[in-house]
Amino acid sequence: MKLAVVGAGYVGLTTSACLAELGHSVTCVDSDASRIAILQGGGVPIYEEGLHELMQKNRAAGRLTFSADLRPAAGHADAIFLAVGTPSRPDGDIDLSHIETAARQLARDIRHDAVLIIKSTVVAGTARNLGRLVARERGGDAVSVASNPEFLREGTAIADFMTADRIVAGADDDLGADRLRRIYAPLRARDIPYLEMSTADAEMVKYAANAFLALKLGFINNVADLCESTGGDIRNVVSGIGLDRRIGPSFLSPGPGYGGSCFPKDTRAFAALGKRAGARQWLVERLIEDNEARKRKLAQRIIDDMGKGGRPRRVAVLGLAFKSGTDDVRESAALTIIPLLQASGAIVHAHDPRASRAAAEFLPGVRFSDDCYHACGDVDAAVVLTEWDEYRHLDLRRLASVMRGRLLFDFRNILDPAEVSRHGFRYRPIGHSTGPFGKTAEGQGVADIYGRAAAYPV
Ligand SMILES: NC(=O)c1ccc[n+]([C@@H]2O[C@H](COP(=O)([O-])OP(=O)(O)OC[C@H]3O[C@@H](n4cnc5c(N)ncnc54)[C@H](O)[C@@H]3O)[C@@H](O)[C@H]2O)c1
Ligand SMILES: O=c1ccn([C@@H]2O[C@H](COP(=O)(O)OP(=O)(O)O[C@H]3O[C@H](CO)[C@@H](O)[C@H](O)[C@H]3O)[C@@H](O)[C@H]2O)c(=O)[nH]1
Repeated sequence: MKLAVVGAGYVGLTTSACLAELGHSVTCVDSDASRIAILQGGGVPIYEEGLHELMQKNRAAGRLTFSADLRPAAGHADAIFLAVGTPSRPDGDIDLSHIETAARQLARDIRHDAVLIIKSTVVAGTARNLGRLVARERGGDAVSVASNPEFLREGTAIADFMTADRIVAGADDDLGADRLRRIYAPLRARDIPYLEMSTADAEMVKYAANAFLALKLGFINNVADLCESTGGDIRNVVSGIGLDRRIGPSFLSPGPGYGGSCFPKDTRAFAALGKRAGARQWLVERLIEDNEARKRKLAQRIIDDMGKGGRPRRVAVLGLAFKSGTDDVRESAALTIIPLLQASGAIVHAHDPRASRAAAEFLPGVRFSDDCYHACGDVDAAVVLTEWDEYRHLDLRRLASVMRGRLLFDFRNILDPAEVSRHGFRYRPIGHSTGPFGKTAEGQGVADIYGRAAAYPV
């Protein structure tokens, strides 16, 4: 089938490469000419494991091309996927302007028997509204608009697409439903669950899934705080609850608060939709506040633990991407925590194996380094913010030899507490007490309550 994909970002590029791999002929279009020039030259403007190879293979096979010209690509296609951004407006509601602009630009060129498929994350009702907008632009000639939300995660995008947990196919007419069935025939043949429903339900599935996952993270972060205050160890608690099949082990790693291009903006849009529709999503509204407050609270913990001295404190932040496996820094914890450290007077050094370039734009005054031990040179404290393998396997002896102080914050719980302590660090993980006694909210030692000491010496 001939397909066009509008938007050459994380989703558009993955979708294009994977649909080509399934045997379709795909043209990926972007209004950013410099992005298209990179792609036409054989490069990839983002970092995503395996994407470059998959794109090269399908380009060589003649199934994947790139263009900055939307209209001809749209005119030839049996289906056009919209994979442009849907950012937050300042009030938190969804900004549909990119989707609407793209739809307007190509409306008159869409073949009457083609289907416009929304891949971007949009609130319920968008496909139907877009159908009306496109029909208006075409002087009343309506085309089928379908919804096919994407569930891929950055870092594992290709595997998430090719071996998805499910494919959600939203259509309000037979043409849309049939076209989606044919596009995904190769994946349906591999027994990937294929769910057909209305466009509005498909749109809601996407938001409900992200909101639920984000709530799971917010919950475990709260429990981690409680473990810290009562002298417990969140890792034991996670093992204990994760084996309950109704809960499941995934999305239970406590951290510095979720970030990325999706959870923050999608929870905001979901909450805004609830307000507009008169069905307030109180849990999600509270989660959004908690998640932001968490980043600020962790920054304060670093500042407090470093204490004040005669000279400015130096701190190395290890990890700028919102998670490992990507160069994406959108709403990453680092972008909140680092400016707060700087505002307290600290000098911040930073390292990330992939994301320094993207982060530099948002972090003036930070001293970036290509080598994590160099970044930790002469610092009072080091803070692990992203769970890169490189940090999991830190050479602690070397780290101790280059740092001035011995404070090590592990906001991803990826280090071995015993090993860290053995090298003389004061270890500050998330959700397990590191002092001889955990601190209660009132500052009372938990040993007073439980009569036992926590496992990790100061
Ligand atoms: N990033 C993810 O992990 C992920 C996963 C699932 C769903 N989503 C959703 O997919 C959508 C896209 O996300 P992304 O991260 O790929 O965005 P992105 O910002 O990486 O890419 C969007 C691209 O669209 C292009 N674009 C914007 N307007 C255009 C127009 N009129 N014509 C042609 N190109 C245009 C931009 O130049 C940009 O390259 C969003 O709705 C997002 O919520 C993202
Ligand atoms: O146990 C966990 C899992 C994730 N996170 C954090 O949660 C955020 C989101 O992580 P993840 O879901 O892995 O990344 P995304 O690539 O943003 O993917 C989410 O958002 C996408 C866009 O909507 C969806 O397609 C995916 O299904 C959904 O997982 C990141 O800050 C992670 O560090 C944790 O702190 N602990």
